[in-house]
Amino acid sequence: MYKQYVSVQEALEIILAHADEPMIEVVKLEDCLGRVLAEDVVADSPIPSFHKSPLDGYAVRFIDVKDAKPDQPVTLEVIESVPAGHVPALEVIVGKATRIMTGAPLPQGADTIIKFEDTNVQKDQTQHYENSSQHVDIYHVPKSPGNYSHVGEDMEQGQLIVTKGRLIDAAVIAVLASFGYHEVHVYRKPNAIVFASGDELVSVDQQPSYGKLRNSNSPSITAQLIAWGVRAQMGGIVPDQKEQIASTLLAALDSHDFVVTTGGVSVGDYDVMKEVFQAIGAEILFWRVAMRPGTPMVVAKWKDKMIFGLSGNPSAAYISCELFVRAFVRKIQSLSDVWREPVRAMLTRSVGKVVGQDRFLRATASVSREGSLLVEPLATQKSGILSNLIDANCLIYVPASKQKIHSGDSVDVILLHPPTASNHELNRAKDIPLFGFAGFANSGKTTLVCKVIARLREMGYRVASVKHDGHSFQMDQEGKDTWKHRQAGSEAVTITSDSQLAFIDYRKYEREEQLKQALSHIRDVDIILIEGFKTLSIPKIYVVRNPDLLHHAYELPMVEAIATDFSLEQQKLPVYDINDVEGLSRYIVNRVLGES
Ligand SMILES: Nc1nc2c(c(=O)[nH]1)N[C@H]1C(S)=C(S)[C@@H](COP(=O)(O)OP(=O)(O)OC[C@H]3O[C@@H](n4cnc5c(N)ncnc54)[C@H](O)[C@@H]3O)O[C@H]1N2
Ligand code: MOO
Repeated sequence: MYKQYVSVQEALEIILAHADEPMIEVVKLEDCLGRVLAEDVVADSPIPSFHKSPLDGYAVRFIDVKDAKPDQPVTLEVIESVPAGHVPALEVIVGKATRIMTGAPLPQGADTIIKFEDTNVQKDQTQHYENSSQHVDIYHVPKSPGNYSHVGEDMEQGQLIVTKGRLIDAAVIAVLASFGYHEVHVYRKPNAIVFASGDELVSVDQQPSYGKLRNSNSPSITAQLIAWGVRAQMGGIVPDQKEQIASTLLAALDSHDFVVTTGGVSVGDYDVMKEVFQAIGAEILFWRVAMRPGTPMVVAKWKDKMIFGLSGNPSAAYISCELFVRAFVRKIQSLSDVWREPVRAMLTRSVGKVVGQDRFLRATASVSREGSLLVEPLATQKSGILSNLIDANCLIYVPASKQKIHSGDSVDVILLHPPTASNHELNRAKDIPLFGFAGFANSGKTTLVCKVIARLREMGYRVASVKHDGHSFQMDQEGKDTWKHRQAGSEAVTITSDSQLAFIDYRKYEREEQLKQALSHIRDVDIILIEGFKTLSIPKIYVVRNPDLLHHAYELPMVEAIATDFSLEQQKLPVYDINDVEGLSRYIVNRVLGES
């Protein structure tokens, strides 16, 4: 009996265990772009192979020119001119110089190149120096000799330059060309065919009648495979009819390294894919992965060929393909990083989780102006929804154990494409959860923050806080030593003792940079409470005691709850009494520390 409901990790391990070593073939250099290198490239000669000039100028002896200055030039006699590709005939001896072009070999005796801009030729320029006595004035010299390209400066003889398993791009091609690889050993491209199953499907060029739809999976899966280096072809639509699928598959398996199908892998009356795989003698490696989307996936092996039966739901098929088929495809091409390592990103919107399975949420990752990675889950996560794949450049991985992920959380993200630039402004320097209290003057937010700090302390949490002051506060005292440092011109004064440390930075920062700077000094606490900074994107409680200001709760970014002392009609946001320190503290703990 085959395995059912394997974990994501197990599914990956099983698939990779069946990914065989690739074969090697030889292709011409001009055909190797995008292929995978099957041999190590070791420098069989140094590059450059001769000392060469990196400038258009004069090759000289440093000792002759070292004292040259703009008002005291040194004059040398020019003995010859060497273009690139030509060999110098004469040695540079005392008082002589060779006119030299970029890329030309350094003449004997010379150890320094003076660029044209630092020289002045005294006579008419001529190509023939043997009988003329042309001179050059040198006005400026480098600090030391040796400003030419040395033998092996770029690549030393015997050095390993590119390792096998590397995807060949233009840079690798430059190296291959430099060492004379007019033919290159590469791993053979795997070939594959993609079928779609379902009586409801019509091909792309047809008009679907009621109840039917166009087959979008085959083109998209084929495109994914091609992008990963597979010679993939679309095998068309097969009806939900066992014998027909079986014969189609057998013919396809014969001439392809692996086969991908979509649809027919769930528990419906016409979900026949698994049975067909068994009927043609394939071994089912597993059926169903404990993840969403993409639960109903069946992976089988027929002789030495793999069959991936992906879900019919377009985004489930796309995501399973991105994760599992891609890993397989990379392994059989000997590429590394078969599984994209997740990176951490800050979630900008909370999401609840409806299933007790690992989830991969379609999302948009972006880099904030300060360089933090942010991630925004897309509005709908239904596996039948195709359109939001357009905006999904990443998947948020939410392990089965998490019930909800909250905005401000640090989450695992699998990047499918590079993140976009973001207009989000906050950069959290550390992974400590932040929670804010925002309000206008006299809202009572300081009193509330202090009570919450005290309560969180009682609950055993280590708390740090950051306060934004709308005015210019005074930390320094006139006449004290830190004040004297400041007066002397120090831009940031730090004072420490065995019991405390204070850092006073006198530079002006934009609002979000102020918070970033403040956060960069905090570590080893469980939570950081932020008072003020109401316009920044951090999860926050809006504190309000003036009904006229209530509307800001819905205008400021990331307000999650309201704390007030007046009674309110039904609100979209949860409302707490401003004195309900226990309730508010529990909310914060629950919310950002994931505990209750
Ligand atoms: N009783 C249950 N029903 C379902 C379960 C379950 O656990 N119990 N799982 C659901 C989940 S989750 C998924 S995902 C789907 C997967 O079903 P199949 O993989 O068998 O796929 P189909 O039923 O063939 O199709 C699903 C859906 O996708 C459309 N589709 C199919 N192929 C294509 C294509 N080539 N291009 C575009 N769209 C396609 C198809 O019309 C369906 O709407 O099962 C749930 N059911
Ligand atoms: O496993 Mo299915 O792909 O979520 O709908």
